[in-house]
Amino acid sequence: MSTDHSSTSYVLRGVRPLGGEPADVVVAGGVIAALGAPGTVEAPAGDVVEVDGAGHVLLPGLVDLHTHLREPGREDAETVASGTRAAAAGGFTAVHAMANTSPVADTAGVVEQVWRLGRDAGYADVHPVGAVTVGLDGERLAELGAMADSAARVRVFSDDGKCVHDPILMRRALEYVKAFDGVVAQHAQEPRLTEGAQMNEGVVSAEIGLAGWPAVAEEAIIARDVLLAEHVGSRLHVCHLSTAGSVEIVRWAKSRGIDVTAEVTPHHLVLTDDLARTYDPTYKVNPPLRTAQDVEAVREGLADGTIDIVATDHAPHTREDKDCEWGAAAFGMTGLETALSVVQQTMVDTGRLTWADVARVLSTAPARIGRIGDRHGRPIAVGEPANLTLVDPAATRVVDGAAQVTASGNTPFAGRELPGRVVATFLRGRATVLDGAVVDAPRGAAGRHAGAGAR
Ligand SMILES: NC(=O)N[C@@H](CC(=O)O)C(=O)O
Ligand SMILES: [Zn+2]
Ligand SMILES: [Zn+2]
Repeated sequence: MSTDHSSTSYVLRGVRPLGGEPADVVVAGGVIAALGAPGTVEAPAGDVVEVDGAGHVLLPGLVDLHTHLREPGREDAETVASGTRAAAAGGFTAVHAMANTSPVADTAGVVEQVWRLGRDAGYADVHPVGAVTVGLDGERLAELGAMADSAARVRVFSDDGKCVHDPILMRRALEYVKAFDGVVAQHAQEPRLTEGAQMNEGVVSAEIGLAGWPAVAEEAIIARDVLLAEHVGSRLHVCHLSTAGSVEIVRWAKSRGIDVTAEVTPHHLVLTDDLARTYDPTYKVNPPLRTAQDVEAVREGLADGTIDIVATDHAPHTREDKDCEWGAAAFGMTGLETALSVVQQTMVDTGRLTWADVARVLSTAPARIGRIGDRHGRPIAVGEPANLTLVDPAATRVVDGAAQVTASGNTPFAGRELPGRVVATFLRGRATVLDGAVVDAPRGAAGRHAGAGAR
């Protein structure tokens, strides 16, 4: 195969767009150049790679609204390059990079830096999230307008890792972002109710003696914020919703016409607080793993559309920050490389979502919420940018933390068998993953290409 990937074309044979009828799809010149019944599509001239995709599902490239890339500041845990390589391996073509870096992404300068690093790495489009408050301190609004107007064109603002607790600041942020069609993504955690909290408050925390994080600490903030969003007529996004009560509140808010969207993480779709009994800090995460009833409620909420999207909350941490006693360990788990498999296992293989629904919750809807729907989460149709993910749903694998692409090993799925395998990922026609392996970008070339498309 040629090393000049930008001029390579691909013919995907017998793939099933959105899980539908088999088709041949030609990827050339950065776009979907042709699409038709198997055997009816001409291979383009020049350097062509044929991909046997029989039985494989073709999805629009996945879009993550909630990724921690750790750069700048914690490059020992992840960099923009290593995190976007992991994203590509997981089938993602765009990620929103959370603002809790060091320095915090609270200025036009920092968000532009992160955006450029993503463009130069060339594995996935990086859309920086801007901090709501300076330094995530919850005291003064950051320069939201300057970040929106920067080259990074920020539309999602979040103090994720911390809750925007002060209601007047939350109100002002919601009002401010209306000017550029932005959204405030809230990490819903009432701080006073969660002081010292280590895990979900419930039967298990009482039994094993770890300080509890009650469901109401999440639900009280979501209830307040949907009412604030209604009051000021703005758009609210709820990060990593995790309790049955939160699903009920969002369902109620939507029934009232409030402009709220919500995400659930893959881990909250399957793991429960029982895992804390292992005292293995891999399972320590914020918000904490909840109960089996909560897991059922978030699956139901995702199935009925109350929860709009799945977002990974990929939170890489170094060994030093995770391989210690539970109380001292950092909150967070990785997720980019397992998200699609967990959604397949919990939602598709159980009959609760179709592959077309998966395209919605992992691509179209997050692209719309992040206001990148002109480039990502597009229909699979001729002329559309070739941001695509090809998945083999019949494959299974046992997750090996050490074999993951992310620079950090804190996956909660290590040793578990998961269905589905990302066979190929295309970013504007360049294969970032082929035959299940990451294809490294020719440095610079991919960057220029990505930059042109990303503006
Ligand atoms: N989810 C986590 O447990 N940790 C996140 C912060 C966050 O998403 O709140 C992190 O930055 O490590
Ligand atoms: Zn958070
Ligand atoms: Zn997060």
